[in-house]
Amino acid sequence: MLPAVLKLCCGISYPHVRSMAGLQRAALAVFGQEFRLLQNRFSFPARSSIRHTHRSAALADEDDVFYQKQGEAALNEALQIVENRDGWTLETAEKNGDVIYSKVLTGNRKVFRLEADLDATADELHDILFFRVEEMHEWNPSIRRITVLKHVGGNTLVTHEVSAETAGNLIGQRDFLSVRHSSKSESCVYLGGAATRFESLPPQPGFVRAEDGPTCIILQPLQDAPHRSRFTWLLNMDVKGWLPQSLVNKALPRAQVDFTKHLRRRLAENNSR
Ligand SMILES: CC(C)CCC[C@@H](C)[C@H]1CC[C@H]2[C@@H]3CC=C4C[C@@H](O)CC[C@]4(C)[C@H]3CC[C@]12C
Repeated sequence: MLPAVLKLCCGISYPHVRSMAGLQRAALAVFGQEFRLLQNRFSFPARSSIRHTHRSAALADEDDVFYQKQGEAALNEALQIVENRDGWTLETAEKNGDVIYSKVLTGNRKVFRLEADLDATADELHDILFFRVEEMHEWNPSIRRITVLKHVGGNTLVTHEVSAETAGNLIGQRDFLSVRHSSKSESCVYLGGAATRFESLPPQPGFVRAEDGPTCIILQPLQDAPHRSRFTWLLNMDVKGWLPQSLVNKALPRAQVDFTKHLRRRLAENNSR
């Protein structure tokens, strides 16, 4: 009941929100976030897992096939978005040559494509970004923790990702439940991902469950420098909650720039070891 009433209030005030000044909007955003957390608390936990305690092996295999297919589909969809060269606009160009392009997809979702050249081979990056994904919080302060919940074959994972608190905490902590899939062709490595479901991990109280994907990373050796790679990352994220779109559209490319900065530091450490 309470969430319904709050939702109604937010709905009524929406036209006013559009005409608000920045600071007021930010304050409202934080309120919205709180509201969302409250809502989570109301709808949690309810779900029982008793039904699943006597699962047969056949059912487990069915799950494996489901995640495998979902991972592959996410990668393919994301690659199609990246490979379609129409409609991208330059968002930022960093001094070091990194660029971010953005594009608005049908349904009004804004996605970001970062391109950066890194001092590592595609295999090294595959290792850091996929096989050792649970170590990511050690070198990336934007991430609180990543847990692999399930391995399917050698190339598909179900992961739970928790973002770190941000300075000022304007965008509150998010958690993601994703399927991650990797594939290799000739010399390129492709990493794909998308939001998924996992019975024993419904949205957590205190977190906003965001949705990642379909998203992908392409790791491609540079022709004139085989020990370096072109890193192409499609960020396609629904951060959920009640944040103003303008704030989100600024935070996302910034998150990409930060991610790349920390990844470079991680690689430099590797190279000096
Ligand atoms: C702006 C706020 C809400 C979010 C900031 C945190 C973002 C940048 C974090 C949270 C979870 C993170 C993802 C977690 C796991 C993976 C899988 C890995 O194979 C490539 C990187 C990738 C895809 C991360 C990219 C950065 C990421 C999306």
